[in-house]
Amino acid sequence: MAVVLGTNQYGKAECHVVRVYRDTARHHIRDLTVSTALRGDFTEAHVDGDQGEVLPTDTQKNTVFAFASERGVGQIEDFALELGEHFVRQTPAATEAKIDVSEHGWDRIDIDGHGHDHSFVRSGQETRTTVVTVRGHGADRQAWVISGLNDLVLAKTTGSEFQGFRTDGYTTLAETDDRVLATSLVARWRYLGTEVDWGKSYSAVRATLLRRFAEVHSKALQQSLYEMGKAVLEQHTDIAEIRFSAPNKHHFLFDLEPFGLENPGEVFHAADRPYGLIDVSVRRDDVTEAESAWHAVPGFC
Ligand SMILES: O=c1[nH]c(=O)c2[nH]c(=O)[nH]c2[nH]1
Repeated sequence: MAVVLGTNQYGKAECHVVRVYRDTARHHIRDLTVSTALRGDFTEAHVDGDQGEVLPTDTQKNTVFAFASERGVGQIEDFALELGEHFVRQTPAATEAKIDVSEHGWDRIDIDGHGHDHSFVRSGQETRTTVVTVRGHGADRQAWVISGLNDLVLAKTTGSEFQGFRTDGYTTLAETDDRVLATSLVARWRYLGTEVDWGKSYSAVRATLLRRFAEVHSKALQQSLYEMGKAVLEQHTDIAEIRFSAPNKHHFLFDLEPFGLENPGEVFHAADRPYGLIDVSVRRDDVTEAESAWHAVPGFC
């Protein structure tokens, strides 16, 4: 039997960078969690222990903070593309760099209708994300950008059913034509190129997702997600595919009968766990797949 090294990558996970812009009295704040990873031929580092080709994860971390200072943050996709290309250039053994960025939003604290100059409040748990894979550098650079969002918490209080499902001896679930549908959505979409107005596209995709979630009369979370993805692909020709991971945040009608009370769909127990977990991907049938861009993407491994 021979033992061989399998797939590997290495980098610094979750560098939490806060960049404050304080050129004027009206400050701006950007709050990112950045993970870096290099892939390539690092056989000697593993098999012989020779670290001669390894750009330390500590250096990768320092680079993230230095770039935030020197270049600023801008759109997270551009920040990740620049970092990725830099790492591939600096590290001959690396064929690819993968940069994963999550952005945490901050709003200005409102004082009598005006946003305060330098005081902020975190804008909820939702984050904007990107995972960028860069292969080669300079004229040979290729890049894949998968942008998205995490923890977009959605609910609709009617317009959702779940019935006609398969049953067996263990089925207890009652059919329903009117239920609460709620999720904490993870969505990631892959762009066909890198010449994109990232911020504008992000806002438009997010708006489409919200609109379709609201408008579709849901027969199941699976169907809602498919319709949401379909609408994104129909409206955004520069997006090749979109993937969702969506917990079904169950809302069970609470039994108020013991107290002589009726419960016409008003009081629910929002169960924490277990939860259904629905993963759906929707893609154009005329684009090449890019599985390596999805490799080790959280939620879609
Ligand atoms: O939208 C749903 N999809 C399911 O697959 C499922 N399974 C279940 O028990 N409830 C639900 N709801």
